[in-house]
Order: sequence, then structure tokens, then C-alpha cells
Amino acid sequence: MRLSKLFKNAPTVNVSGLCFDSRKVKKDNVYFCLPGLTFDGHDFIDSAIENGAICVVHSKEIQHKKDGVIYIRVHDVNEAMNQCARIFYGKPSDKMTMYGITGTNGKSTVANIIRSILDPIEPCGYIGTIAIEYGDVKLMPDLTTPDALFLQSKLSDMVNAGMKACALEVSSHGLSQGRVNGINFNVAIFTNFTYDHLDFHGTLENYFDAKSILFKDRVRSDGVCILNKDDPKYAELAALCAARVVTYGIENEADYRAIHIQMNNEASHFDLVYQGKSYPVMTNLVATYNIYNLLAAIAALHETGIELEKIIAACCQIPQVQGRLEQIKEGQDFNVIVDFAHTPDGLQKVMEFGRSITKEDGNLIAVFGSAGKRDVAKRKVFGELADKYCDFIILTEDDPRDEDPKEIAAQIKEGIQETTNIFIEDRYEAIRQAVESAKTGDTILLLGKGDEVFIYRENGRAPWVGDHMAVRECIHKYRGQ
Ligand SMILES: CC(=O)N[C@H]1[C@@H](OP(=O)(O)OP(=O)(O)OC[C@H]2O[C@@H](n3ccc(=O)[nH]c3=O)[C@H](O)[C@@H]2O)O[C@H](CO)[C@@H](O)[C@@H]1O[C@H](C)C(=O)N[C@@H](C)C(=O)N[C@H](CCC(=O)O)C(=O)O
Repeated sequence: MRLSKLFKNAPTVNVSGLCFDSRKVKKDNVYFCLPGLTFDGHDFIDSAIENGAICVVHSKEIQHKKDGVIYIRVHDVNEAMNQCARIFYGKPSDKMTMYGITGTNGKSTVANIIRSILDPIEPCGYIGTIAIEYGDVKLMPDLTTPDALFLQSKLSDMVNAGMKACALEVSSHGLSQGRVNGINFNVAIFTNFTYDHLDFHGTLENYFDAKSILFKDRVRSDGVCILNKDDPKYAELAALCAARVVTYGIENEADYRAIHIQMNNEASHFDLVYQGKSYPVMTNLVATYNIYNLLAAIAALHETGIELEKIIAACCQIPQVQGRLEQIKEGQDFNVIVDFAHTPDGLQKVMEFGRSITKEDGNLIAVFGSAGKRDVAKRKVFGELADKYCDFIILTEDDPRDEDPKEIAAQIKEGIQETTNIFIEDRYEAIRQAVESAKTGDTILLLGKGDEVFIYRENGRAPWVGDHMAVRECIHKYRGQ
């Protein structure tokens, strides 16, 4: 592509790609000098040029410019990069119906429900914590919301593969770093807002402000904002929305409301009330918070023109979202649930559900830790929640990074007053212990890692068999199933 297509008044040289990491720059790339938390991209200009950069986009004064290199000074390099990415990859998001999902918990589930219902009707891709998926392609992501360059390139691949829609998880990091600034969403979906990511945002207000960007700035004016009417932040968010607001809920009157909810640990049934009419819905999803997730997806799909009857018909066969309230059934006589819960609200909801499916005199056994270098304050709260809901707690490693897992466990223990608890650093061994101790009618909760098949330790990302695989193996080996 011609550089002049990306920047007005730039020379008409051809550029081969865009890059913000000097180590990955290739011949004739444009290098963007991003300010980071650790480094400043301006410090790597020489290495970017050595690797072949033909153009450097910067915001700071540059003393020694090199011949043959085009320097473009902008006020905000990140924003320039986001807009260039959109143009370079052919504005792919304008060619699909874009569903953006944000909120503390439930993003992956809502996105996957949307994709599973929509894909057979019109091809729909997914980008989020669990995968990047479209057609037969499935890639493992590094981030929930990828950086703008990778994101736009994948959206472009989706368009080329015939996708007509994309369900994209939009994290608060992604919003505050402008990763989705090159996208105008047709639908902006809000799941819920609770405590998370204070290490990055500093305060809950900043965290909320980041989330609200999707509804204020990134949704098209002719689009729609789908909001959870039962969330305490509903009114505040509704007042900020730049497009019409449609609501869903259970407790309060809402445009899409579930009433008469009945559920067991296999399935749920409710009446969906929409415009005064009641529609019976059967779904294989369980737990109240998944009814909220389902309502968000139903509202989003219906508001973009999919017939309600078709949506409802698909609700009974929603594929299990890996690592999200995933029930492991290997013929054992106790329940096992693998869940990604890693916020106080997430833990509470899955523990409440765990309690509800545990035999009256049975034990709720939880295996979890807390991530190193992330939100230290939530550790004690995790302990308090487990103390309230569980009968036996096995503390183990999560993603300790360069913290000592034993020290993290000690901080969780500060919240545990009464419940029997032990610390087993090795996650596999902790899961084995839980399986060995479970009795008929008990429930084991394996929390925090979800579907992840890696653990971040001191030396970086190490392979991990995955909670779902570990527990299956243990059930077969140690319980003879
Ligand atoms: C905390 C955070 O968001 N960090 C982001 C930040 O990295 P950073 O500030 O550490 O960057 P840096 O290392 O200081 O480098 C600054 C710049 O110099 C460049 N550089 C650096 C070294 C070099 O030799 N050459 C070079 O060009 C880097 O490529 C970068 O452009 O800026 C980078 C460039 O935009 C991001 O890739 C990076 O995301 C990292 C990978 C990350 O882990 N982010 C996580 C926390 C995240 O975004 N998570 C969310 C939420 C998930 C959830 O909901 O749980 C997600 O969407 O996944």
C-alpha cells in the first residue's frame, strides 16, 4: 500500500506492513513508536530502521534523522496506528456486523453464544480470551482484545473467509489503549460491572470509564447498546450511550426479561417476555448468571434482525464454552466444574452455583489460587468467599509470575476463618487431592484457569495440561472411572 493512503501529504512510497515492535519489523514496514509501561518505542527507532523500517511514526522530537527514512510526527502515535491499521487492512469491520462485548464477567460466554446461534444463519467469527475462530480456523490468542494491528489483520482474514459478522470481546485494557479505535460497532453489549483490574486502572471509576468508551465512542449512532438492567451501573451507563439503549434483565422490567426461571444442573427453562408477549425458552445453560448471558445474546441477535423464533430454537443446544462453568462428566458420582472465575464476583457466582448442586450433606471443595502481580487486594476477598461457601479449600498456584505461590496462598488464607484448608503448590497434585477426597454428591470447583493450557511462572509461560484434562486423568487414575 502507498504510504500516502495512510498519511495525507506523505510521499507515495510503498509500505509492506505496520509494526510497533522493533524486533519484528520487516523490510519497508512502518514503525510506530508507542509509549509503553516499561519502555518507550522511541528508544528502538535505530533497531527498527536496521531491521528495514522505511517510515517511523513518532511523537517526540528526533535529533538524528537517517537518510532514506520517512519520519512522520503525530500528536498521538497510538491513535495514528489504530487508524492506519483500519485503512491498511481495508476497513474490515465496516464489512461485517460487529458485536462488541464488555463487562467484568461473561464476555466469553456471551460472545460464544452469539457465534453459536448466528454462525449457521450467517457466518460469524469470534475473537476473545478463548480463541480466534472463524470458519474452520481456530487460533490461540495472547490477549483478550488483540492489539490494533493484529486485530485488524484478523478481521480482514475473516472478511476474506466470508464472515458476515464478528463477536469480539472488548477488554478494559483494550479500550483504554485504543485497540478497537478503528472499529465502529453495530452492537455494544454490557454484561456487568464489578471489581477487577485495579492494578492497571488504579480506581473503580477509571475502570468504569474505560468500559464506557465502548458505549460512548465506539458504537455507531445507528447501532444499539444492549445493557443489563439489573446491574447497579445500568443508569450511569445508559446516560452515556451514543446509540439507542435496549435492556435485558431478570429482577427489573426490561425489554428482554426472563421470568419463571427453573433450573437444575443439566438445563434451564424460563419465559422470555418481549413486547408484552411471552416465549418459553429451554436451554442447556445453567446458573442464573448464564441466563443473563443468554438474554444479552438473544437481545443482541434479535436487535440485528435475527428472528426471535430462530434464536429461541437454538438456545437448547448451545455448545459448552470451554472452561466456563464446564461440567466434567467421566462417570464419577460427584460434580466437577472448571471455571475461569478470577474476580470476587465471578468466584461468588460459581460458588453459589456449586453449593446449589451439591448434595445437602455433601461437601463443596474448591481448588484455586490467585494470579501473581495482579490485583493483590482481591486475594483476601477470595479467602472470605471460599470460607463462606466451601467445606474444603485447596489453595494452589494460578499464574504466580515471579511471586511465591505460598505467599499468595498466605494472603488468601487471611480471609479464611473456619474452613479446612491446605496449600499444595503443584496444581495437578492439588486437583488429584480434590478428586481423591470427593465423596458421592460432593462438588469440586477448579477455578481461575478456565480452558488455559499454560501457567505464567517466574520464567514466563510454561505449558499446563489444563484443568479439564488434569481432572479427567485424575478421575480415571485415582477413582477408577
Ligand atoms: C499492561 C499492558 O497492557 N501492557 C501493554 C503495553 O506493554 P508495555 O507497556 O509493557 O510495553 P513495553 O514493553 O513498555 O514497550 C513499549 C513499546 O516499545 C516496543 N519495544 C519494546 C522493546 C523492544 O526491544 N522494541 C520495541 O519496539 C514495544 O513493542 C511497545 O510498543 O503496550 C503493549 C503495546 O501496545 C501491549 O502489547 C501490552 O499488553 C501486554 C502484552 C499485556 O499483557 N496486556 C494485558 C494486561 C492485557 O491487555 N489484558 C487485557 C485484559 C484481559 C482480561 O480481561 O483479563 C486483554 O485484552 O488481554
